Amino acid sequence: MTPDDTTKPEDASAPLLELDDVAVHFGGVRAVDGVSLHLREGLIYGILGANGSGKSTLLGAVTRLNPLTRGHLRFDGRPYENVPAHRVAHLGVARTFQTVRLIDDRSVLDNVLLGLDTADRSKRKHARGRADEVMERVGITHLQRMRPSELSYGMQRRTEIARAIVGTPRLLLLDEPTAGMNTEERDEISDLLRSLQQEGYTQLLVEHDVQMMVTVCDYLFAMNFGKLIAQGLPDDVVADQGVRESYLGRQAADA
Ligand SMILES: Nc1ncnc2c1ncn2[C@@H]1O[C@H](COP(=O)(O)OP(=O)(O)OP(=O)(O)O)[C@@H](O)[C@H]1O
Repeated sequence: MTPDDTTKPEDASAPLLELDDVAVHFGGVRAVDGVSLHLREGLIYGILGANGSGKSTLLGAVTRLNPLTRGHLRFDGRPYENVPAHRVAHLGVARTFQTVRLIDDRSVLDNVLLGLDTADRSKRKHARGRADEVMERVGITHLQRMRPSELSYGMQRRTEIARAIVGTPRLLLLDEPTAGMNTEERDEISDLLRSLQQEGYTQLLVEHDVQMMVTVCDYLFAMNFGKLIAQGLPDDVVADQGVRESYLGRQAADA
């Protein structure tokens, strides 16, 4: 499939997220350069691409951390390219980062509660109960009094996911959620993401583990030099000639 024949979702429901000709340039670096895509509610989407192809910058554009050079963003049909980054959580968008970003002089529980700092008062009122719920959900309840540095890397990543979902976002952006994990931990995170999908979380993942992306995602995008070069069903995207040449071939060559 090419971007042209799949930019519209197949059904008539409005996309949860729409990017229209989004570009983020850093001086002369065209990190993201004219990306248009639609995400439908309830699916898991993935972005594949070589190092430096613009994947994290695109997530930064969606969360408004990276100012747009041009283009438009819509969430649930409403434009939000002028909404400041600190208000994006209120729209229902949450994110984890490529490197673990937990506060080490606070407990795991406190780190999870930080995910509700910018939430509406109604959500904050039930903060402790909700934090208990999500810690149970991601399997870190028994670690809640510990400091992040006392946790394994896999458990730190789970803590980040708990912090991201504690505010019940509608869209969860995950930047390399299994980076640095062993196979067992990767499989566990894959299972966790799929079970979060059953609970209604729409997800957009950036990940270098192609096998995991094919297994977990319903739909893949591939980027190269800031542009979308393919999108479609995971098996089709990894079989795409351009994707193989720009990314998968390079991965094999680097192996
Ligand atoms: N704040 C910044 N200032 C200048 N250039 C940047 C900035 N952030 C990213 N870039 C550049 O933009 C390009 C895209 O980077 P980005 O991190 O989005 O790629 P990526 O696909 O996420 O890579 P990786 O897989 O290594 O994480 C790279 O050339 C990078 O050096």
